[in-house]
Amino acid sequence: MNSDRAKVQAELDSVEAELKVVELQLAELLKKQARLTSNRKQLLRRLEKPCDSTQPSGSGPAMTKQELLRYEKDDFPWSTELKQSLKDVFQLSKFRPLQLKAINLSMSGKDLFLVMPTGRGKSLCYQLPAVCSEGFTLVVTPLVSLIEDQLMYLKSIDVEAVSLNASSSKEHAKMVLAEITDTKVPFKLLYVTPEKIVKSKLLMSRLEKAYSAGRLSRIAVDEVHCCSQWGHDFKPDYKLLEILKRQFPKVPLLGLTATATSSVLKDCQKILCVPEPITLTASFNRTNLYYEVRFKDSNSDDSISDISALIKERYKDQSGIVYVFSQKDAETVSADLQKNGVKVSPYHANMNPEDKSQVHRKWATNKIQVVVATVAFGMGIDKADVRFVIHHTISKSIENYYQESGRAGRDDKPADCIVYFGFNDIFRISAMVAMEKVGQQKLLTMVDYCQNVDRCRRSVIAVHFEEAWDDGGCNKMCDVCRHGNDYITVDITQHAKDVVQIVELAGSLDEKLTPLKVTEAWMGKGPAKRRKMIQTTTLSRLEVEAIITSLLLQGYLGEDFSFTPYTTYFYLKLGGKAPLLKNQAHSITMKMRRTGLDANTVKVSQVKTKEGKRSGDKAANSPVTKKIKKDL
Ligand SMILES: Nc1ncnc2c1ncn2[C@@H]1O[C@H](COP(=O)(O)OP(=O)(O)OP(=O)(O)O)[C@@H](O)[C@H]1O
Ligand SMILES: [Mg+2]
Ligand SMILES: [Zn+2]
Repeated sequence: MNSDRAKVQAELDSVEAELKVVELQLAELLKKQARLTSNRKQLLRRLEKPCDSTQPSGSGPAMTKQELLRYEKDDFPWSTELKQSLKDVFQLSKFRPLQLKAINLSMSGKDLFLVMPTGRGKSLCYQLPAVCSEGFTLVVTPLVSLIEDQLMYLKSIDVEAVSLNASSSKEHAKMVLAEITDTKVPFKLLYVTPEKIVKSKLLMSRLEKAYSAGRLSRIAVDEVHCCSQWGHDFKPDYKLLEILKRQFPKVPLLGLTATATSSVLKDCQKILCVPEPITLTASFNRTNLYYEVRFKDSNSDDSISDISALIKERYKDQSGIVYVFSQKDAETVSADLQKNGVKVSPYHANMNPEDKSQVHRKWATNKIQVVVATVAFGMGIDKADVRFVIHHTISKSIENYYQESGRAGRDDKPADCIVYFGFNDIFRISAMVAMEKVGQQKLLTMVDYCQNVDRCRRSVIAVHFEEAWDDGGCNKMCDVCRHGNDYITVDITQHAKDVVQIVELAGSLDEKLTPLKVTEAWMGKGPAKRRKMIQTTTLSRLEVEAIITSLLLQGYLGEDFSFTPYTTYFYLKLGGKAPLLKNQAHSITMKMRRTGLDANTVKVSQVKTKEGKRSGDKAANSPVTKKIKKDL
């Protein structure tokens, strides 16, 4: 009787385990269904409104594509003056894509959101209308340094502009506040930081007077994505800018950003109380930029000598930026590069303002070749001839990467964007973004961009920004396209089981393992007691790290944190999909670049399917390549 019960119990356990697997599969299928449905919707929409994906798209409530076309013309009452001022004041010969349309829409009094890649010339879209309109334009900008750059530029072309911000002197503020209500306002643009709008009642009351007198002609909110917590650069004061439309409902508002997904934009519209703006989105494809990912080997990180060689040889006498993770890294990487004979200076938020602007100036005037910077060297960096942006550490999201790397090649000439991808860096950043809403999710999109070997890097960026992508749009201007089909699909099911077993075992012993500990345990470096209970591997460190990263990306492993007042610790735990491994029929694959795979690796990794032919390109740079190749 008892043994009967035990048998039934065992069967019940097995059925329950199987049910759990089915539930997970169902959840997976539902996710897939949602993805496909949304994909189908997008494709249907494209069929209904055929448009060239590389062309800017426009959308708006009461405006059809046909009507929008009208704004690309130059027969408006203001057109002659626009053309004249473009040449005489801004000393530019022609508009870049989307500028004229945006300017005409704004001149017609429409609320507008303009999404245009970094460095494409968004500022002109409010500066030129400001010059060609009565009254003045209010420009909200997040940083004082950005305001200073703009004022300097406008002064150089004789456009009157003033600013109010935390560093304005009392006398200056008094003068500007008085001028706002002058019947003949002596400036065309008033730059303010959002906290001024939110905190200065006096400024608001002056603006209201100017508004009633019809002299507040336009409002521009630069870096508008800062409104949304879903964006990559949320700034709390931006969230309170609803006051602008509430107090000045008749003034056209222009929101500008280089990076915003449609959901971030929707959020911004809601926050700013702009119910039905027209949205113009320029293509994200920067055709002159070459994108490449190189792998950092945790065993022998020679990224510094690699970067030094690049700068001294390939980029000899050319200007560039090396982005690093932390202030400390800025100092050490800068010192290391200097030792290797490269003219560099560090730049980070903790430096005093004079030192920062000195570095910026020296770099802008080519007295130093490279700035080794944290993200503090960011908004407003507008040097046209930056030939390379190298990331010594990955960015915390694709948005950040796009923006940071986008500082290269603003003059439309070829430039390189290279990122060094290291396993340990994932977790350094992970710990940093642990408190951010969707921080982890965004980081994984960046990791996916780096780990990817089979999709054009441009297509990954385009898909991220919800832009329809045409595969011919890269022209071999990324390392993946250059390598062609030089990758293989590897079955990693058994590896996944081994790794999951290590994490599971730790869990049952109430132990938490850092990614480094999991790596070492799997490579047989842990305590002897554990070694006996797990399946260790002979794969190389780089392969082990690539597989663990892939398991993290695919949801077989997950992330866990613990916080102390001083630091955040990062551990690996079982991911939501780990139970699927109990199903014998379940298999997991990952794609790896083939060049550099040695015979042994292929055997151990159980190649399942082979795709494509060896391209013959020896400059491969693969997660399974033992050493980073010097692709000079
Ligand atoms: N029509 C044009 N022709 C040539 N150069 C232009 C044109 N419009 C703008 N520029 C130049 O492009 C550079 C970048 O412009 P701007 O600073 O407005 O970029 P942005 O889109 O605001 O970028 P970010 O997102 O980094 O702020 C400037 O040096 C500007 O003078
Ligand atoms: Mg700008
Ligand atoms: Zn490509």
